[in-house]
Amino acid sequence: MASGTYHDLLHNPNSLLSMSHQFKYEQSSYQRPTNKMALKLNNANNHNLKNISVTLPANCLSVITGVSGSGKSSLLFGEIATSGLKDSEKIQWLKKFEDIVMISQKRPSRNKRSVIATYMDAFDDIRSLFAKEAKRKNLDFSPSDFSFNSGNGRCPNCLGLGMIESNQLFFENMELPCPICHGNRYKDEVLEVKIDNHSIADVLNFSILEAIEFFEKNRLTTTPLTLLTKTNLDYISLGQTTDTLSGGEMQRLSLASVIAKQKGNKHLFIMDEPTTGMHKIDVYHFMELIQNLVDKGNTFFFIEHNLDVIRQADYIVELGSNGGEQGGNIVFSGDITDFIQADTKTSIYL
Ligand SMILES: Nc1ncnc2c1ncn2[C@@H]1O[C@H](COP(=O)(O)OP(=O)(O)OP(=O)(O)O)[C@@H](O)[C@H]1O
Repeated sequence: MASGTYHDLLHNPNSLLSMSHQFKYEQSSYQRPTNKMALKLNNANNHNLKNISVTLPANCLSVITGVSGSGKSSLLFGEIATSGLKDSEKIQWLKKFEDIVMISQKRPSRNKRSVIATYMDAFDDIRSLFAKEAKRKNLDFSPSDFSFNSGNGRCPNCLGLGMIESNQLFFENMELPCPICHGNRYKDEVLEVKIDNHSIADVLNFSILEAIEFFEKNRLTTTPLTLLTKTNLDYISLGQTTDTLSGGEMQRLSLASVIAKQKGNKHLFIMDEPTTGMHKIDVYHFMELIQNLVDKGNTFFFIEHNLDVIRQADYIVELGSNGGEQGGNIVFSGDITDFIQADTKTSIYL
């Protein structure tokens, strides 16, 4: 879109960098009240934590920040998430949450059969739509014939994977497109069933934006796909396998899937650096979604270094002052307005 020096890009209207500067893609905290507490934790001593006490507010976005190795994960995942919302000697839950939704950056298992459409529970609708179309044309196909994971419609050579592994004696195995279905995953007769001139393989190749258009035209529910646009995943395709996503993409996919399935708005979401790898403009849109969920009554605890996110949190806990044994202390804990005035390793950049 643009190339050149930093100065060139700032003055190039095609550059996202210039756009992000021009429109100042920055949100500030809505300054929600932080006096309603979610939990009180005492004597936290997991790993390097120095018997610290922390309170975190409910119905707010709280960010745990601090230098690498300062104890953020040990606190949020090791002490708070593992308590499973149960009171103990250490932790007292002051708000009744429906559940803890924990979303970390762990990579998904190497499951070649999980694709975006199956992960977001959108594939059943697609299969039923194609089965209906087949029936209209008096073809003997059921929804299961349009599955690439089982049934009779999938390619018998690659069993619906669309690729085969070639075993190399002295090298790592290589993945090659299946020579029978050419990567399409299905038997030819299944691919002959078309809707608006698109086979089911074409639909799996749609980007999320194209898929939303197709879904709307065919009156399928677009809610799960719309959530993918809100989590900045609209560029991926419906058929992309989840094992190929980056850690940040996988975390955003999990968030979208969880929101699509959740009922009610009394959830506690715990996320580990959710904006990793996102452009400033993507962060802007992602945070709109998060703020909206907080406004509805949900509570978010993030581990985060991104200043654009910290700036619009309601409550901050900074751990430090360094990593390892020299960390594990609370350097700051309080509202964002006070944090901006504070003199910590993070706040000085705000
Ligand atoms: N299972 C473990 N056993 C022993 N020490 C651990 C273990 N896990 C983490 N630590 C140590 O505890 C300290 C805090 O680690 P933690 O992962 O909580 O830091 P963090 O602030 O989340 O770091 P980062 O930002 O790099 O992810 C580090 O010194 C780390 O090496």
